[in-house]
Amino acid sequence: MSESSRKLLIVEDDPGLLNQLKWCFESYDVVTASDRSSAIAELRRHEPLVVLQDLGLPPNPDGVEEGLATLQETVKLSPFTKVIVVTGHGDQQNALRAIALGAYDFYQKPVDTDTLQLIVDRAFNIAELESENRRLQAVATQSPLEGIVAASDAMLQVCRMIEKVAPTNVTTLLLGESGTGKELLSRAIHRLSPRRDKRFVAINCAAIPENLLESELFGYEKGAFTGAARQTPGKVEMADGGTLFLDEIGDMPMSLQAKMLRFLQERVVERVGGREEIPVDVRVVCATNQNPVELIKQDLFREDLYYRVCEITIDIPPFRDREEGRLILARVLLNKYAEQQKRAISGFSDDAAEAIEAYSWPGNVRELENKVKSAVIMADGKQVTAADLGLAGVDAEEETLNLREVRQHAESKAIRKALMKNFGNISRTAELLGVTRPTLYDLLSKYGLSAEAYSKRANETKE
Ligand SMILES: Nc1ncnc2c1ncn2[C@@H]1O[C@H](COP(=O)(O)OP(=O)(O)OP(=O)(O)O)[C@@H](O)[C@H]1O
Repeated sequence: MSESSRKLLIVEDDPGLLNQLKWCFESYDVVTASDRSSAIAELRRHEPLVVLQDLGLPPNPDGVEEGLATLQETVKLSPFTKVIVVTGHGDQQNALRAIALGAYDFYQKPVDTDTLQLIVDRAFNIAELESENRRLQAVATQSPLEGIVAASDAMLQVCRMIEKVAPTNVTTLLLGESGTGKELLSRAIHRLSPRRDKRFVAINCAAIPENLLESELFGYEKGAFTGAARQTPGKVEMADGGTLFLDEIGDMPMSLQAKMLRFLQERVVERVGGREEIPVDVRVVCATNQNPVELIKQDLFREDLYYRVCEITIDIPPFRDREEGRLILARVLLNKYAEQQKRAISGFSDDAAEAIEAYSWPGNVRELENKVKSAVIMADGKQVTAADLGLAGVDAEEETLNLREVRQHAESKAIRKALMKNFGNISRTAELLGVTRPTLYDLLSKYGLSAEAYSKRANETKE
């Protein structure tokens, strides 16, 4: 954040000192107050991230009680604001009282502006970092699609579709590369459905040997085959009332596809070795990382089954196509694993952020998650570097030397970054980019970007 947009409240009753401080912080957006009531009024009005406050305030500027009362009220009203108290020379005791009451730091008179500037700067850096963390935390935890970060337009669309299909019973097919979040989204469908109190049963059709898959899915009767010691219900029955997630449906053996089709049409199962038809009420969600149309062409997937499972198809974009959301997701994961590992890591270094933007992520979000997880353990410093992520020296995607394309790519990337930094605020984004608002609007339409999507990230998705 630039200094000019950093709001600083200075509470000082000595006009001479107040002027000196205003001059010292002239590059900031300074508001001032000279007593408790005006300080609280300014705090409410401007919500500054940092307050610089004298402890000696009227009506008794030689005492500290009014200053401490102002501090307490500030902390209560705005707990995330960093208050730096200014005390009289050698007044260590009251400085410590102020810290105990919630002040972020203290500074003793006479005022040395260079040192004070450093303290104030540091307070802003920390307050901004904390505020960014809170925002990401909110993004990560408050969405109806809990735990799913949808920071790109494409993922927002996916989440909206999930919210729409979840309450229905339609069979849903999730298409996307490995690691794009298909299982995560299928769980969200279940969680947002009226079936949420019943079971979510997942089965990976590619992970179970063909000869076992049928009994795994449909169950078996006692004595149906060697080793079938007792009657056992299958996954489909176990999901009764709830949701059945058929992962990698494209790998379901042809021999089983007919039985699956029958189940989807009739909603009854017959256990292996059994004759009884058992009615089952399940909502089916399927996923595959293969192209079902290609599978049908190659006679590996039944067309009639395909039309049964794709009543609604949701395409999940690969992570490399979610450019504007990469860093947000990376930061959410970083916060999560830093907290899990109890490591005080504040973010990514510039080279790490650049590498995250440049890398093509063939393993999608899973790859990002794994890299961030291990980087949190490996990082020596407070920031995760490209080397910690195993991305040092990683080349960006195929380089183009066409100057027009290079310019456009750089321009759209800068705009997306600026929008992200300013949560879609048009004026601040235009200011950061050094263009006028009308020019920014033109650029947004040129690159098909929507500022709203970035503000939604902060407000609406709250994932
Ligand atoms: N949008 C997201 N927000 C947060 N975490 C995500 C997101 N997408 C994926 N993940 C995480 O990435 C990992 C991989 O996701 P998931 O297992 O759902 O992918 P998948 O598409 O089902 O993969 P596969 O096809 O290999 O089974 C999981 O740990 C998941 O929590």
